[in-house]
Order: sequence, then structure tokens, then C-alpha cells
Amino acid sequence: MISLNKVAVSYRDEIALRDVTLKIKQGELVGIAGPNGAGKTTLLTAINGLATLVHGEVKVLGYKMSAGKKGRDFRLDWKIAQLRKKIGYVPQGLNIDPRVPISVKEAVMIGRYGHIGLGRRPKKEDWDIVNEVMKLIGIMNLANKPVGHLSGGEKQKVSIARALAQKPSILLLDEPTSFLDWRSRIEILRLIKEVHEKYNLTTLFVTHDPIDTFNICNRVVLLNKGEIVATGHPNKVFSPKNLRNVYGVNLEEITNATRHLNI
Ligand SMILES: Nc1ncnc2c1ncn2[C@@H]1O[C@H](COP(=O)(O)OP(=O)(O)OP(=O)(O)O)[C@@H](O)[C@H]1O
Repeated sequence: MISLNKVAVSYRDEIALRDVTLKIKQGELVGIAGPNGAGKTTLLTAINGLATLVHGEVKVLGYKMSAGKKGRDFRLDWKIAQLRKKIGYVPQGLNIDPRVPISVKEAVMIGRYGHIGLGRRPKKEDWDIVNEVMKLIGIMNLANKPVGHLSGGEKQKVSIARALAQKPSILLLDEPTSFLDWRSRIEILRLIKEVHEKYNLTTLFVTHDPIDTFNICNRVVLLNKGEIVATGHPNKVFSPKNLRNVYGVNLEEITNATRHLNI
């Protein structure tokens, strides 16, 4: 479904990914973890066909992207646009100016425009899909509310609904739980697992917090300084040694911090 072979991505002087080789099978739900600046977002960007590859090759759903003359093969632009229709992307936060007069259902409809085409009007089937995903995500009650008036958890749900309205095969989520309180965080994680299973998706989600991955996935890719440090079950990946080397924390520090919770 997704394969990266010796992929390197850089932003001017900054190397964001180096020599990354990774395979994701159809139907997998994979967590991408690592500290700030590890290259997590860049990995999603490479899968989404938007990164400039310095080296290596990315294959997604049979589309091949490799480093061209200027770091990108521009002949593939049209194909990449086709590919992106099949990839639902949930960015960090839903950064819409609160003064923009757009309702929740209109924000979810934005996900359909790759299929509808710019300048065309949504048809009944598009509204049916928007209603279906809003029902599933549990935001029907917010349909006519301005998006600027939503809480952080509600915005995240709208963002997920918008990505699903696209009817993607792959769902990429960039830190869907950041800025959320514990209740909303658990709710969003459950929702990700539920939609992953219901729509038979291949899902990758980025997180800062190892605990998120224990809740919903069997496989984690741990990145640090643009390289894959470990991949496998969270129990194996978040070993005391990796926590120390990658996050600079000892297991005792974490258990001490959570000991007061009485869990
Ligand atoms: N548009 C950009 N221009 C220049 N450098 C960038 C750009 N985007 C990312 N970088 C750099 O590439 C490296 C990897 O960034 P990336 O955003 O992929 O990491 P991340 O793991 O998602 O970080 P975070 O958890 O803080 O969001 C960082 O050193 C960052 O400064």
C-alpha cells in the first residue's frame, strides 16, 4: 500500500528525513512517534506526494514518486493530484479564522471538492456522503454551527469528517490529539480506530505521546532526527533504552509522574 525506499527529504540546509525505508500494508493502523523535529510531519508529506525527495523512492497505491532533476519528478504532478484524492489528510489543528462565516457541514463538504471539481456545485450524493460521515463522527448536532465557534475536540472531529468525506483509502492524521483534554483525547483515539475499521482504511497517525499508541495500534514507527529508530509493537518500541535515547527521559521519571494518579 505504502512503501518508502531509502527516502531522504531536506529543506534547504535542514535534513528532515534520511534514508527512511518503511512498508505499510493495506489495513494497518500505524502510529508515528518521536520528539519535536523528528521528521513525523515530513514523513506524512512524503506519502502525500508533496515532499521534494533528495533521494529514494516513495510508492503509494501503485503511484511512484522518486527524486527527479530538481529533487522531484514534475511529470508526475497530475498523477500525484489523482493520488491525493485517495488520501485523506487531517492537519494539525483546524486553523480557520473564527470570523470566516462557514458552517460545520460546509467545512465537511470541502472534503468532496477533489471529486466535485472547483466551481461545480455539490450534488445530492455529495450531501448524502457529508451527512453519513457527520453521523458517524457524531457531529450532526453541530451541522449549522459556525466552525469558528467550536471547541478543540469538536474542530478535530470536523477535520476528520472532512477527510472522510473524500472517501479515501488512506487516512493520514497529524497530531490529532494535541491540545485536547484527556476526555476528548480518548474520544478522538476511539474514533480513529472506529473509522479505520468501518471504512477499511490504511491509517497513519502522528503523535508526540507514546501513550496514544498503546491505546489503538499494534505498530509504531519511532523517528528521531529524521531516522527510524525502531518499528514494531509499542511495548517493544518504547523500551527504557529508546525512551532514554530518543526522548531523554527515564522510565522512573514517567512512572513517578503518573504514580500520583493511583492507576
Ligand atoms: N517548511 C520547512 N522549512 C524548513 N525546515 C523545515 C520545514 N518543515 C520542517 N522543517 C524542518 O525539518 C525537520 C523535521 O520537521 P517535521 O515538522 O517533519 O518534524 P516533526 O517530527 O513533525 O516535528 P513536530 O513534532 O515539532 O511537529 C525540523 O528540523 C524542521 O525544522
